[in-house]
Amino acid sequence: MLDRIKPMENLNKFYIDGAWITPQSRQMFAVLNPTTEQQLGEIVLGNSDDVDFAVAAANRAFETYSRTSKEHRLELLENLLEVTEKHLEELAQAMTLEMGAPITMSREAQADAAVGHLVAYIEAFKAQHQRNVLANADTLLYEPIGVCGLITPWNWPINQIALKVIPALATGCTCILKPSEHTPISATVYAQIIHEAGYPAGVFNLVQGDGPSVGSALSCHPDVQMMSFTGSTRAGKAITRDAADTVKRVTLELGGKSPNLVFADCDLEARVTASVLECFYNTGQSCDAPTRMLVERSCYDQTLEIAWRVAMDQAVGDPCQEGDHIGPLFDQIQFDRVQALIKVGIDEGARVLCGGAGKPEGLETGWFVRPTIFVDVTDTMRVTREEIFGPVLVIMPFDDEAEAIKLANDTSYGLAAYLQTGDADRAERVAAQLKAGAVHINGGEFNYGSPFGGYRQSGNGREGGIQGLEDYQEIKTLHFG
Ligand SMILES: NC(=O)c1ccc[n+]([C@@H]2O[C@H](COP(=O)([O-])OP(=O)(O)OC[C@H]3O[C@@H](n4cnc5c(N)ncnc54)[C@H](O)[C@@H]3O)[C@@H](O)[C@H]2O)c1
Repeated sequence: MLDRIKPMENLNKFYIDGAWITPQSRQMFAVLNPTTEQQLGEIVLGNSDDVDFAVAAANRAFETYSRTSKEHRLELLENLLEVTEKHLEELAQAMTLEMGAPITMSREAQADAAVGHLVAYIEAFKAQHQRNVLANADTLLYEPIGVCGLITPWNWPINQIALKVIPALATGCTCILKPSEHTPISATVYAQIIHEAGYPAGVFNLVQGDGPSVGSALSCHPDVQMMSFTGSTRAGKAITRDAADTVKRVTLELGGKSPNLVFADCDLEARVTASVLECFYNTGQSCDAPTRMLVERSCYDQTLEIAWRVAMDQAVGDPCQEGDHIGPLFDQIQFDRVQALIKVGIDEGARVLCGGAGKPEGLETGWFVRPTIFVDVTDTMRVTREEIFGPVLVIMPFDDEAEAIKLANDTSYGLAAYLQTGDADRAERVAAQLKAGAVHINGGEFNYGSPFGGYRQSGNGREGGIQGLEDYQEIKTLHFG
């Protein structure tokens, strides 16, 4: 009989130096269920004393853990894989409760990421040479950078935790994780998984808290060598400023407003259907969602018909029920933000094809929103330029390939781009000109093990693959006499 993890028992504690401890701070924060709006529990928002305590533990552990062999760390990662697989259901249930991911997608995508990224990172770590001899006979050593501060958001909680914690542990770094204060339950489950996998005390530490307290204390800390952050561009800039005085490495995965170029020569019915569903997936709370659809004018009207049908069929409902419906937004803050931007779109003169402000009928409790499509938008409207982070799609026409590329790149972001065309030469030609860290062609999906990250204000650094490991490493050059 499997021992289930009971995260609520440790929700108001921090995992530091291998044990669940009572925090120094006494500031409490209510964790809410976005479906019922009821309180699930409380966490303590840590303070700088809690951060100092965790950093000291990570610093002590680094002395020995950083010198362990690659084989030893691979063995620990294999243990982690075995334990993670045992506890996937607890991870999935935690995310359904705390951020409203429908249970089917919570199992198949949100929790699955803990295993998918781990398997891919084990392969990347096996393939990486920690010692390389150059043609000039100098030797490069890849060494762990040190104590890492890891700050994650609420929208793909375990995906982001796995993308940061696993490369830190693989490369011999020690770390302090500060998950989003809105999704502390899945992070507590994950900490218990790491404990069960047998990691030495102090290698992984969990401090709950908000950005201005724990997040900033980590970013400023002189004994933290690197910050890895996923979240808004606003917070990414704040972390970069906080980290400047200690000149630590900062890697950022930020927001996006990803364009989706639809050419008339694609399989229009299939590609538009999939594109609309992808925009609404996770209730639109994905940084790389295809939120800006640019459509060749000759197939614009037909595209709107297909998009309308798909959006009208998009079910919204209780995330505890199995199925492919979408759930609520994660919090009242996000609900208010999405409602405000829908109103902005209407005021700016964008035409509402379907959806609009307010809640879907019958879902008055919970932060549910109506899947919404704005059409005939212009490039200067706020709904076209700003990340809405809800199930809101904007659609605009273009006349030729050059205009499509110009519109696609007319954004401060550059995380992902999407391309629908039946012409393979065009796909290569256009993809080469898009300023984005990933281009998805005709439904090509992200695969675990590939690097993920953005151009421009969508961030720097790459998570996943050997590139993801290198972010946590220093390169030392040996010059032999
Ligand atoms: N590029 C990616 O891989 C990726 C993935 C997921 C989410 N995101 C982005 O994240 C955003 C949504 O997440 P959010 O609303 O939680 O964003 P957020 O930036 O407010 O919060 C993210 C994390 O940063 C912390 N934080 C906030 N202010 C901070 C500060 N000043 N110093 C240190 N830490 C701070 C929060 O406590 C939380 O843990 C969206 O913009 C989305 O596009 C990007």
